[in-house]
Amino acid sequence: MLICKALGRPSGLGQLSSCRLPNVLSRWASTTVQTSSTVVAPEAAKHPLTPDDHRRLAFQRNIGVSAHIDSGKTTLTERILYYTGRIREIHEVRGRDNVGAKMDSMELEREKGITIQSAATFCDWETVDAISGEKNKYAINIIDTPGHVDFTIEVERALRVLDGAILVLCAVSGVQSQTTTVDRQMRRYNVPRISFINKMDRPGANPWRVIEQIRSKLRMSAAAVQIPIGAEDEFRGVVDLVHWRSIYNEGHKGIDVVIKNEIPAEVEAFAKEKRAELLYQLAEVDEEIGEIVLMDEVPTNEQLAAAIRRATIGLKFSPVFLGSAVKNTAVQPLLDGVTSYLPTPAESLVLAHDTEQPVDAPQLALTPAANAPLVGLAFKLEEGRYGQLTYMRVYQGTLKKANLIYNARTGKKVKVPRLVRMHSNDMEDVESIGPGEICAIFGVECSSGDTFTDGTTSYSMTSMFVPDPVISLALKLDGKETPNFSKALNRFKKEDPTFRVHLDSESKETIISGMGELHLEIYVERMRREYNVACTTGKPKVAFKETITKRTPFAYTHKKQTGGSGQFARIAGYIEPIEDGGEFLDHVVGGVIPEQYIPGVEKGFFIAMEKGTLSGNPINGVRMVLEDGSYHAVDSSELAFRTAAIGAFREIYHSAKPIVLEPIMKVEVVAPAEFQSAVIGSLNTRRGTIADSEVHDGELTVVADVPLNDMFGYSNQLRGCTQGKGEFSMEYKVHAPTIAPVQKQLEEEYKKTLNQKK
Ligand SMILES: Nc1nc2c(ncn2[C@@H]2O[C@H](COP(=O)(O)OP(=O)(O)OP(=O)(O)O)[C@@H](O)[C@H]2O)c(=O)[nH]1
Repeated sequence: MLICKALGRPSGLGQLSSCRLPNVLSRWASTTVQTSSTVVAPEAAKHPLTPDDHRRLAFQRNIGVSAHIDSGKTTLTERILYYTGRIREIHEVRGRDNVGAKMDSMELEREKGITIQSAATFCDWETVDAISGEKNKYAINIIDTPGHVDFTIEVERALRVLDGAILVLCAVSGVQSQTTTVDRQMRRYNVPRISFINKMDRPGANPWRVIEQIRSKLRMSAAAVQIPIGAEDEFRGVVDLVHWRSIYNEGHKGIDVVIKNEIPAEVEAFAKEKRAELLYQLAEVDEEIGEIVLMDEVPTNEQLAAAIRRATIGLKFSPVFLGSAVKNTAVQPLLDGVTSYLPTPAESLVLAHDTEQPVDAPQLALTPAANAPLVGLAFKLEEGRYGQLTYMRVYQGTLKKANLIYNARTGKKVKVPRLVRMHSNDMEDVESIGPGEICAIFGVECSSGDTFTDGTTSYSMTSMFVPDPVISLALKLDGKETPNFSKALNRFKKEDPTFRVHLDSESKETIISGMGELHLEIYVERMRREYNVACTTGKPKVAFKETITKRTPFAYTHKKQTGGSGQFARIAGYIEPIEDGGEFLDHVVGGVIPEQYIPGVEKGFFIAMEKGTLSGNPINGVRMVLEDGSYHAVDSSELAFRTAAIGAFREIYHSAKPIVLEPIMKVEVVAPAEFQSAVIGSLNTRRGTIADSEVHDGELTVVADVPLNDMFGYSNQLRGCTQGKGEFSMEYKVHAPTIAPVQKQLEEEYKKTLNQKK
């Protein structure tokens, strides 16, 4: 039995009994599971999965490759493409051949040797079943995601639409700060993962320490399903602990996989020890294996493989694979691991909301039947050589070329002019795409996160988690005003929800904000290269926010008499702090303010929220409740009520005890242990709160919460105090109240800019 990635009570969706299926399928006969707060989409009963659906889905995998920066994701994916026959030659990241990795298709990515955009690619992988000897061909969609925290939305996007993932770790560095972030994201979307400890060829490679870290730092039960044969330079293959055999790579770039049934004598005892450890770990999370171990029996290889699969898909366990991507060793067994242990699209619980039902109605579990009504999610937009490209995951039904599809958000219908399978920046035209698959369509106007249907249902998929921007930059055009400027900014905004643009009403400057300096720097550079727009940027500024701390009533009259018709609006109510965002509630009774003017009050409230009068930063976490007011038969208008709301808000804002919030970053520093006091000292001088400090094998890891405002220039300071041996990474944690002196300084600076304008 298979367990769905969203755990809960089993439902009767697995309709396998009526069809004959290949061995591999019947062994994994699936039971899809729903939670108590979901119901199955009504079409599931009308369109049960057919034997064809089962066959197709069983051999389909949608996986992501995620990790801390520089762990070797792109290098690994390049090997996967080579071994699956998608590319004829391997090109290295920052390779001497200057071609760059296939998946890093953007010029900037190749130059910098980092992945910026996640790329989707499709490949086939043929396996020989270790138990039955049966050959099976799997279709795998892979998304290579960036490791840099500034591009975190790309990781979010990918995980949203994937069924499983490979978490890549470095055999020397182990669990790093970004690994923890990726782990959190995988948990948020219930994505089961297998772990791949890469760089086994590096001096100091220690997979056992890394596995310990997965258990202790990520709090995930994990055990190796392989042990290495040879270490570091001598690393030449792995022992497969599940099927008890050894696996080596031979031929050009390790293309030939040589499987031997005997285990090298020098590692046999160790292999037995590690197989016992695997069993022990599984017994903790899997009942069937638990019972076998309790009875002092030995499970069959088949039972062991099935238990690993169950526990992995049940999010209780991560099987650990070992290898070296750069040395072309043990990548193919990892691919076998993807097909063996990661879920099929039928095993993922995918939820949608019926927009015709109340917001709090139970979510619907979609069914991956090819003949059910279409539901697909546009998860990524890209401006390609041939126009706008929209990446879509089809969850239910079939997407066909030339068919009409409906955007659930806008209600607009569009024709699908061209449908392709993506292979990084190359593509293959196809006529139709079934449920569980990922494709791209051309020429469809939409925003990232939009749901598409065939118009017969009113389903909408839930949206992604979008973090707040932490840094902003003022942009000034170098040359003359050009339409390309706004064109570029609009496109970037549509592509990337973490990239924001606004015009500062006082300075008249265009301000861009995002997740970090590199994030914004990339967009400025793309603007120059792709749109021929050169800009000068101001100094990066921390994205502060303001909020209020006290419930405060308002009563405000806006009255103006200028020649002809005047303006009149009176409103009363209160504002109060809330956790996040802005909220407007209309509690007016008896029509004291006619209905048509209420939207004006709401608009005015949100305009006022754009800029606080304390420090000039956006306001967050306020609810406005409108309770009373009055109007004038001739002089009232929506505009008058909008102006009244702005006036009311600004008048009482200071009485509501506003404060400034600043982004706090989770900073992780890694350095040789001898620099412990210097590193902790450096974080203390930057108002850091140390959350964790650990020394392991002579290496110090310190985790601290530090205001972003105090992080400028930290890399130089760290270099200086660790003789260049310290490294750090940071990610956004939360916006929190800043200290009084910083708030005072911001207030004064803002007053100065206002005075200069007078
Ligand atoms: N020794 C060793 N080096 C490796 C291995 N795999 C990758 N590398 C090197 O590690 C560096 C980073 O590799 P990438 O594949 O760019 O890593 P990435 O995780 O995709 O990096 P980002 O996309 O920037 O997050 C490159 O210099 C690779 O050559 C490996 O198995 N062994």
